[in-house]
Amino acid sequence: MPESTSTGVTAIPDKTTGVSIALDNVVKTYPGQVTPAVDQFSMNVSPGELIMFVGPSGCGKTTTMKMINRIIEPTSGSIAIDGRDVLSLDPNELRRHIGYVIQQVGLFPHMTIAENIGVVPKLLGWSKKKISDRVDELLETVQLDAREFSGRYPKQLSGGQQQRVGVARALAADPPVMLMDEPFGATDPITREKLQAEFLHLQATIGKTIIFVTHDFDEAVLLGDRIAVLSERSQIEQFDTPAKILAAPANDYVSSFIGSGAALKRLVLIPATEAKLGAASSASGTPTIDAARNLRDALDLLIVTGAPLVNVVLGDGRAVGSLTVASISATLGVEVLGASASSASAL
Ligand SMILES: Nc1ncnc2c1ncn2[C@@H]1O[C@H](COP(=O)(O)OP(=O)(O)OP(=O)(O)O)[C@@H](O)[C@H]1O
Repeated sequence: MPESTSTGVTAIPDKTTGVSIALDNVVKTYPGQVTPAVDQFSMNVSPGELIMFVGPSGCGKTTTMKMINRIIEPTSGSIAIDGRDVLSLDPNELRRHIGYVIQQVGLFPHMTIAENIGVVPKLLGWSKKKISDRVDELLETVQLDAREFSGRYPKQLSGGQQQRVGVARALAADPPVMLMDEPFGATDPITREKLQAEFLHLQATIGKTIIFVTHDFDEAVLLGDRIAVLSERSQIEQFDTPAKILAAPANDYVSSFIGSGAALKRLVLIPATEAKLGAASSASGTPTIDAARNLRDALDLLIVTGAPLVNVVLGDGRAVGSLTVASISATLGVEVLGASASSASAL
């Protein structure tokens, strides 16, 4: 049954996989300001796409994103989700159909983890049993043991665990759209990489339409189907796939945002098995990398271990071949032999 707004108008459809989002000439001028924070922003997002907004602090990323769930009201322009004008919907009803994850997590400190995840389902009138089943399912989805974590309070969790709960809470009512504002920004680099990998895996199965704001271009390359590189007033400097932006930045602004090593950054987009693999080594102590990982992971491993090659292995541990710096260079079409450990960590 589709949920209805207080005006009886169907809100966002009762779909669980992604729907389209269309922003048309959206403007936001904050009260008392002359210059708009977002100026004539237009973008069409296809169902199931993961769109990254990247740009410097203050360029208007968050303002643009928050207009989609009307935490911020646009000054002018139109926004449609699945063809429905969001400005004509009841804002509270709208927000129950859009998952929202923020850097500060925003878990309610006096509620248990289960209660935090169940907030929106409860508002939607789900039964206790349905909510509790859903909480267990979501905790498993974000790799937290339900028996261990359901009854805990947010302060009894690490930062990374809290972020996972934040993602679970946003997914609770299975919304077709998710808005994510620097969701992994406050975590240390190792936790962040883990959360990113888990999130990519999750999105492959749930197929939500996601707008994801980040400062970090490398995060955008790793996660995004398309990246919007934004400048002042949320102007779109380039909107394309990570591979195309890295291969052909539209202008100097985009180039400077990519920073050095555009070719090397492309490594994260290439699965380990896409390179020409050599014979697997049977030498003991040969480092291994899972076939699902990418060429950047393989290069990092080669540099960190100093080994001449890494074996690429399947889930059952069977080696399907090996990678060397030379084979990675050949796949990329760029010599990465000179890459030092420090330049690799800056990839
Ligand atoms: N409530 C507000 N009142 C007035 N100006 C605001 C308000 N919120 C944001 N701004 C201004 O609007 C511009 C865009 O801010 P916004 O938060 O959207 O940028 P951002 O790209 O998300 O930045 P960051 O990456 O630092 O979060 C900035 O110049 C900011 O100072």
